Amino acid sequence: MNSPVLELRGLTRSFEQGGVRIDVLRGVNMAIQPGEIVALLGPSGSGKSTLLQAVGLLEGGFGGEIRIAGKTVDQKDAHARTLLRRDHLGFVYQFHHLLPDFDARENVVLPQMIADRSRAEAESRAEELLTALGLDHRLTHRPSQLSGGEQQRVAVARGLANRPKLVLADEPTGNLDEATSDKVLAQFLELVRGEGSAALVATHNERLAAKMDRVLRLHEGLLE
Ligand SMILES: Nc1ncnc2c1ncn2[C@@H]1O[C@H](COP(=O)(O)OP(=O)(O)OP(=O)(O)O)[C@@H](O)[C@H]1O
Repeated sequence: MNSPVLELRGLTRSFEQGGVRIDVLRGVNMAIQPGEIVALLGPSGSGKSTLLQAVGLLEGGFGGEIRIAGKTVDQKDAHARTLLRRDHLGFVYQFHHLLPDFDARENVVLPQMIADRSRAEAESRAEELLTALGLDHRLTHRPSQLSGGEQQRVAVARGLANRPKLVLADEPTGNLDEATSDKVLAQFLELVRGEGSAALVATHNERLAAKMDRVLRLHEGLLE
């Protein structure tokens, strides 16, 4: 049997602010299986972004255990964290964070070049993903020349470019109007399913969460 793409055991995260300690995550357990799309639902301040940041391995500072693709994350080994992130994780944020001076295709090519793909391979993959998202006529547009929904679809393509086992998405359609958000989320889910990736998608929107395979509810740093 395949191991889960993500396992959390007793995940905690606290911050110090003005001498006061805030326990944001208070012992979260979860397992996500390959190909499973899971909503992380919770009100503002419940700790969704904090959880995704911990799982995204950009920083240490958590308690408990994170296992990605069967490997336990060693907080003290920044290089090992970088490799786990590069080899297994993809990211889609609420605000697209596309590079403004590069066109849509280049924004999807760059993370693949960082992962040592050839330019030809990276360009073909970028075009495949952007076409699947209905952006084949926007390949050479820069972010400022794209609508909000188009920018977010480029961000989705970028997040999937390296065929991650697990996509971490933090309110991926949070800055779009309702109709555009529904459309982009439907395309995102279809593409992730087609690629066979798993996803953990933070949202405060019940209606969007209901479109995923499973809903986990975060309340004051604990799963209900
Ligand atoms: N670096 C930090 N230092 C201090 N407190 C922090 C830090 N990051 C997050 N917090 C606190 O942790 C709590 C949870 O924040 P988090 O952003 O994870 O919530 P969220 O569920 O993602 O909310 P939203 O839906 O509004 O993005 C908040 O009270 C926030 O102020």
